Amino acid sequence: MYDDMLEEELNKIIETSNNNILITDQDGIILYSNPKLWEIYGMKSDSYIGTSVYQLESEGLLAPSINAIVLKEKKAKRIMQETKTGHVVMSTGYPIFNKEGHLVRVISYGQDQTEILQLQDQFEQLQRKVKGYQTEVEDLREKELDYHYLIARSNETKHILKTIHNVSKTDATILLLGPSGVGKSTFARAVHDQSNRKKEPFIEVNCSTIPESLFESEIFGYEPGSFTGANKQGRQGLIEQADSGTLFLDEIGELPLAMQAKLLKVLQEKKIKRIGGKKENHINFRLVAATNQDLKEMVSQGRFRLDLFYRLNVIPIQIPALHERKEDIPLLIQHYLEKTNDKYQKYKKIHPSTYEVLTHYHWPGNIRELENLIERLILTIEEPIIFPEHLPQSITGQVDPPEDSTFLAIEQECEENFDLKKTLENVERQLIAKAWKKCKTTYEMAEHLGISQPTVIYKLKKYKKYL
Ligand SMILES: Nc1ncnc2c1ncn2[C@@H]1O[C@H](COP(=O)(O)OP(=O)(O)OP(=O)(O)O)[C@@H](O)[C@H]1O
Repeated sequence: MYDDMLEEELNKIIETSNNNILITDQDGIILYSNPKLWEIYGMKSDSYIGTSVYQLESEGLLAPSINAIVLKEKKAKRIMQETKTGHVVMSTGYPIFNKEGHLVRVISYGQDQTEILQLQDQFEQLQRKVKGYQTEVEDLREKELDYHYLIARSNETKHILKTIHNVSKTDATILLLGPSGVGKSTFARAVHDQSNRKKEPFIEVNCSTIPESLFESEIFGYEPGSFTGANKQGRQGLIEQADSGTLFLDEIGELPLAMQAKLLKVLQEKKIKRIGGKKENHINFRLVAATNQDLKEMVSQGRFRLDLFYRLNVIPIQIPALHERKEDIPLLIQHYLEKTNDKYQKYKKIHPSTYEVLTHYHWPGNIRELENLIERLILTIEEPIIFPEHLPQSITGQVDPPEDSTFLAIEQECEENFDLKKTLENVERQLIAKAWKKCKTTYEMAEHLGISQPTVIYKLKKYKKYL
């Protein structure tokens, strides 16, 4: 009675199991199979009881039969099968031996893997898509780097960006040369951002701001207790912090001579020893250096080591002063106008004639000076449009009027304005203002401008507030 119940329960479990089950005897004759097997293998019903698995194999219903394999090899086996109905099944077969060691049964069960494989396939497709999107985002970021925050209208700046693009993926040392405020630090960052090290640290060291007494400990780091006043735990130096990334040594001309020798050793050996340390650690960084000094001249004066100069001067990039690449100026003005308006929630505009004056100013402080001036004008000028009259005397007094300034003004005016009357008035106003500055009398002005003296009087009245 108890055995009957147990058999019934076992039968129910096998019948309703989600695994397909097939039991054969020692000759491969089917003794039992469950509904899941019929479904997956495309069999009609349990009419296969008594049929041999070899026959089902020849009919292509079980191809191959795991029970037949186990019968042949007399040990447990696992195989993957694709059924007639398109299911992928992982089948496992176990041999059952009697007391005498004869194989009397083979029990096999299989798990339908179709859904899992489909999910795996979908997952892999998604992964490929995500990878594609990742590459796209990285490409966009790189484009953003090239064309967004770096303004480059002039051929000179475009050429610098191209050089940076070409060399940034290598590990070659770059030496950025040029006066203060031209963008050396900005270009150093661009080198790092476009290099294969972009996800690693970018460590910027301004050699002119670290006192000589602290230089060695800052740059090379120190071990615990190596000198009085040192941090108890010791400290990692800036070179070590740049490991795997980029070390940017700004104002390298300010590096004390003793430090120059030590830096040279690090560059040659690619190893670093902290102050008070015994061990030398391998270090892997890309060096970008910058200076506004004439290093060759410093070498001849004995203030800069020749061997270090050669080590640094692998790819020298000269960045011209802003007045040597005037085409960048209007775009830079526009860039900083938008940036500062956004920052302070202002809506100021700059009149084309102001653009013209600023384009022909000498900019001794280069882009940094331009950036500061725009911010100052936006914050201090109350009128909504900034005219040349609003510029400080230090600027208007240093503008060299170019030959083609009138044409430039007209060109600029036309780019901004399609209103013919207004454009003509603006250009007229600029010409009157110029003649007013240049000539001593209204008669002289009339002659200069090719109009009558009363017309000059009339125009002067009209544009009085701009003169
Ligand atoms: N091509 C450019 N487009 C937009 N802004 C720029 C560009 N080049 C430089 N700048 C901006 O100009 C300012 C000065 O640049 P940066 O500090 O890089 O100059 P620098 O040559 O390193 O100056 P210094 O020699 O004084 O350290 C920064 O605010 C920087 O963002």
